[in-house]
Amino acid sequence: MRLQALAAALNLPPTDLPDLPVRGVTHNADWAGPGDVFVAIRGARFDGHRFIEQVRQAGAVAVLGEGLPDGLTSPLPYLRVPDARAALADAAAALEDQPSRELRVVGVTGTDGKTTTAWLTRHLLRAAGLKTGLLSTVGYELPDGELRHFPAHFTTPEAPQVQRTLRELVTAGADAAVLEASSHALALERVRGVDWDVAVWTHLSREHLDFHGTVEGYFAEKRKLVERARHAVLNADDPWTAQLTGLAPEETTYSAEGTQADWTAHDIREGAGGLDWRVTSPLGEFQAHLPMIGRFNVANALAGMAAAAQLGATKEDLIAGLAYFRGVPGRMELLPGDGAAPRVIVDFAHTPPSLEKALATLRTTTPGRLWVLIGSAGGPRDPGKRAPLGEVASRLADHAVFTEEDCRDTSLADILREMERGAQETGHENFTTIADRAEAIAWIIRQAQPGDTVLLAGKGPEDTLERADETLPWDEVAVARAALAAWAAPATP
Ligand SMILES: CC(=O)N[C@H]1[C@@H](OP(=O)(O)OP(=O)(O)OC[C@H]2O[C@@H](n3ccc(=O)[nH]c3=O)[C@H](O)[C@@H]2O)O[C@H](CO)[C@@H](O)[C@@H]1O[C@H](C)C(=O)N[C@@H](C)C(=O)N[C@H](CCC(=O)O)C(=O)O
Ligand SMILES: Nc1ncnc2c1ncn2[C@@H]1O[C@H](COP(=O)(O)OP(=O)(O)OP(=O)(O)O)[C@@H](O)[C@H]1O
Repeated sequence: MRLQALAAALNLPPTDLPDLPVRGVTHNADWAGPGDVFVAIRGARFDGHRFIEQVRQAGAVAVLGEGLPDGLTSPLPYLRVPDARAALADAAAALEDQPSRELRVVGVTGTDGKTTTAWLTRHLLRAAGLKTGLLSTVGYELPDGELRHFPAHFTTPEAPQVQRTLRELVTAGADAAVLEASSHALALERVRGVDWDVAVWTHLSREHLDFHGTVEGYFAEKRKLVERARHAVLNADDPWTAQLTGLAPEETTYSAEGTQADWTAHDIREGAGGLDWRVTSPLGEFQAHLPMIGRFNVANALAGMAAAAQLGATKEDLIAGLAYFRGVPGRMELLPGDGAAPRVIVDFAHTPPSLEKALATLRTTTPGRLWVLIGSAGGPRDPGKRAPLGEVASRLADHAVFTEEDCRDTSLADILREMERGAQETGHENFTTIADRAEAIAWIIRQAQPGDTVLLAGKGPEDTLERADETLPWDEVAVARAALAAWAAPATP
């Protein structure tokens, strides 16, 4: 694309700008390269205009911004726009030639449940034969199923990355894409220019008020997704839904709590192997089995089913798809098993409240003993949580194993001592300390018996284990699977 065409795509009046070829667009001066247009954003911390000289040296060809600060001149052609973040998104969509128009796009928003619902929806769409990509907190996935990561950790990255990923999906032959849309993304225009087919609403509760100011402000940002979609999938159990009804041209509702809705759940049973319930839906009544833990996942599954059905999934696709859903990597991920061995779960809970929640959830479906393996990271971040982690683990599990978790430059022995102190100070001695994580996993799984649950907490889907002098490649699920395969007649510690 050339600069004049880009200006026209942004509805800017014609100017006498040099008509240079444009390679890409970015808001980050460090990412600017030859042929790029740099969008100078006035952020909460920096004014992007101060990086114009840096991007010129990197080879950028023009700058877009809301106006040069007093006294600053631009050595590059400067295009004035009313809203820099909107211009960033519009330019990114134009440069990638509006990829979302070539895909069926499902957006998922809400305070909790976005990642799970997005993964479930992409899984059900694949079960229905649609080549589907995914953009979520855990990473992004092309239809080949390989999980990739953006350089910075985002639920929804900035518009150029969103649009580039959508173009990659089109190039890879995808039919559909599922995107998590955070409230920050909607407020900061990261998903402007995405053509939404379906908007899925999970639920809203107070969060991120530091950024949005009020819960109404938070809601107003999230509401944009519903306003922009052709079809809304709304949670009838969420009081905020009353204010969303009628915003999209079409809508479907769902309820896991007995509210009247198009998709409803009845006779919900929570067992060690997952959730079972009866579904009533526009596709008819059927029995569903989902190998996931946590009753709230019934609502996420109803939302995912309603969205997938909107894109053509049949009742049979949904029943079969739910039954072999593997969960979200590293989030209460249930390792396959048949009840003849202990149940093993990998979860990224690494704070005292999240560990507490995970153990409480697992306790309700554990007929035998509950085991937990947990470490605490080194470095300056939150050393104060080590003792509380030890306390929570020993209080809520029958037996805890304390082990390494990215100790980095902090003494592992000191970390483990702190965790032990947390347990002992509250009168608990039901723990074992094994410094080497792989050995600790092998040990804890060897001890457990059928009917027991083993929670491997803290690492989740992370792919490295950091020690003082080395960084190991890490795959907690693979280590646990190997230990389960070697599982033999158990012994009690
Ligand atoms: C609160 C928030 O979302 N802030 C975003 C906002 O930051 P900001 O307004 O402070 O921007 P800034 O740092 O002042 O920079 C202004 C401009 O100068 C540029 N700059 C700045 C410094 C520099 O050296 N070079 C440079 O080019 C920046 O790229 C930017 O374009 O704009 C930046 C770039 O446009 C974002 O990177 C930044 O996200 C920060 C890193 C962030 O942590 N965001 C989190 C809270 C977030 O978005 N989370 C949600 C999920 C939330 C949830 O549901 O849990 C998500 O979607 O991931
Ligand atoms: N439908 C739901 N209603 C209430 N709580 C939920 C729901 N789904 C998930 N949760 C809770 O929120 C936690 C995070 O779930 P999930 O990762 O799917 O949410 P998220 O909105 O994507 O959050 P994040 O962006 O932090 O990953 C779960 O472990 C569970 O405790």
